[in-house]
Amino acid sequence: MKSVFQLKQIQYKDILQVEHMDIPLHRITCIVGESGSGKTTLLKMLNALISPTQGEIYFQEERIQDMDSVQLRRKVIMLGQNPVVFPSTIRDNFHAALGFSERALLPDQKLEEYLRMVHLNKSLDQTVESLSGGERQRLALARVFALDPEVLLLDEPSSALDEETEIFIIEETVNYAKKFNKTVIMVTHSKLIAEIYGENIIKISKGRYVREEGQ
Ligand SMILES: Nc1ncnc2c1ncn2[C@@H]1O[C@H](COP(=O)(O)OP(=O)(O)OP(=O)(O)O)[C@@H](O)[C@H]1O
Repeated sequence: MKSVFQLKQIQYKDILQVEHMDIPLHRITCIVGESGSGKTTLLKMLNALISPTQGEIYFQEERIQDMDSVQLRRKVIMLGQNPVVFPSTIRDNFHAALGFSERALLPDQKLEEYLRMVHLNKSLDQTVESLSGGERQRLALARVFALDPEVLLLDEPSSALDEETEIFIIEETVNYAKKFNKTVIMVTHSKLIAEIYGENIIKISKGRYVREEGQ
């Protein structure tokens, strides 16, 4: 199976250590492990938000330390635990994200399509202040879809969100990935979620990569 990421002899401070890891292309990978084990740290290294203290990470055979991180982050996009939304309209939120990643702005019709994909039935003129926490999370997901990533990194939504929203976000992400042939790498504390959605499971324990399960 083709890899999208390869990690070799990775060390990040005294927080995370990975001897070797392959993450498959066009598959759903779940990263599981107890709180504080280093899951988010691993995810952040994959789009160069942090750099390993030692070792090498390859993205499709290119060393990410040699790549321009802005270019990398156009292809590998992370939806974090607490995504930032701008205090403006839904439309402005899409446009700001497209602008930051130096992409052409999209017509309203296209933006509305992305809102439908996350079942957010709101007008583009509505301000984000009027959205609930779960709706903001869905807007943030629609915004990631609009950026058309090759790899979507999904960190577990913050515990402030209800479980229903969390499952919804995961399901929509998986549907999107299957429809458009994308790679998804998601962090979850739930073994059950990993078993349901993960085609590949990576287990981190106390800062060490202990297991990978193919399904
Ligand atoms: N920049 C940093 N400097 C020092 N310690 C850090 C830094 N970032 C994370 N840590 C620590 O490294 C460990 C791993 O953190 P990480 O966020 O990767 O865990 P996690 O598995 O994602 O946890 P959770 O499931 O609770 O979100 C934790 O003990 C955390 O406190």
